[in-house]
Amino acid sequence: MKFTKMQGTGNDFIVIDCMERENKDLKQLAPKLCNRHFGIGADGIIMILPSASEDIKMRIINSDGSEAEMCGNGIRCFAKYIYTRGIINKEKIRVETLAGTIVPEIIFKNGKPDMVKVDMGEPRLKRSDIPMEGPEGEVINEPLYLDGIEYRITCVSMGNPHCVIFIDDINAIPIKEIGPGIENHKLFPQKTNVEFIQVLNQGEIKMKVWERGAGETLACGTGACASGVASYLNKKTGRRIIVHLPGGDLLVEWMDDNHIYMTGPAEEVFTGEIIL
Ligand SMILES: N[C@@H](CCC[C@H](N)C(=O)O)C(=O)O
Repeated sequence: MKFTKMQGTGNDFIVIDCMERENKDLKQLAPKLCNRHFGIGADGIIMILPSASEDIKMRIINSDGSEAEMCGNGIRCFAKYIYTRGIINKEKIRVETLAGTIVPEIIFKNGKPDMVKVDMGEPRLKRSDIPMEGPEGEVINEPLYLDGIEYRITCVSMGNPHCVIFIDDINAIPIKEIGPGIENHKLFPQKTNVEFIQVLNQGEIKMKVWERGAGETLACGTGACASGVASYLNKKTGRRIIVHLPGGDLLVEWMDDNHIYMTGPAEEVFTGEIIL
């Protein structure tokens, strides 16, 4: 099977062109292909598929084989791949995902495709949209208990679930200990991604992420968008912020049309062929 390895802010993906033929076994194969010692190594698999309703369709499979509704870093890689390969000859592409239609746009630098800006759609805040157990309403700065410790959480769906926690020092957080407990907490029937945020000022935050189905990664695009929403709703920042992640920076803007726009890099790393 031919593949291309790509990364966006260090969140890395195996991109597979399924325009001609869909490989039905990719969910089952994901743990092996994504394994960093025995496989290609990646946080997930991005599948490129034809769409009946939009320009093209993307599916994202986490490294554990579970399928997610959306992937922010992944859709930038997806857009760059299909534009540079001439699969779709448009700079603004309408992409069908399980989270609805998402619209990435290629940004040019010196005449060459460079960053990708993505219209990520509207954030969803209703408890049932996250989804989360409990009475209807928004979850902004509410308590969550894990191993007798209280965490204050703000929850946002960017098509996929996010639980944002503000902390004073991002380097002091034992993410591998707390992350799995919150990801699998009974409040989240479909599990959740978990973002830890240190606010630097009105326009900048630092973020570390524990991803549902992938563990700690260097960045999460939907997580950065959810964290931008959570930071504004908790009156910690404005609506336009730079999110500093271990793998690089993303620009997140919550505009007047209530849509979130995310801008960041997407790079091809190598291509190859793997015998299945
Ligand atoms: N890294 C991604 C999100 C991938 C899916 C996530 N792990 C989930 O299960 O929801 C991003 O950049 O958004």
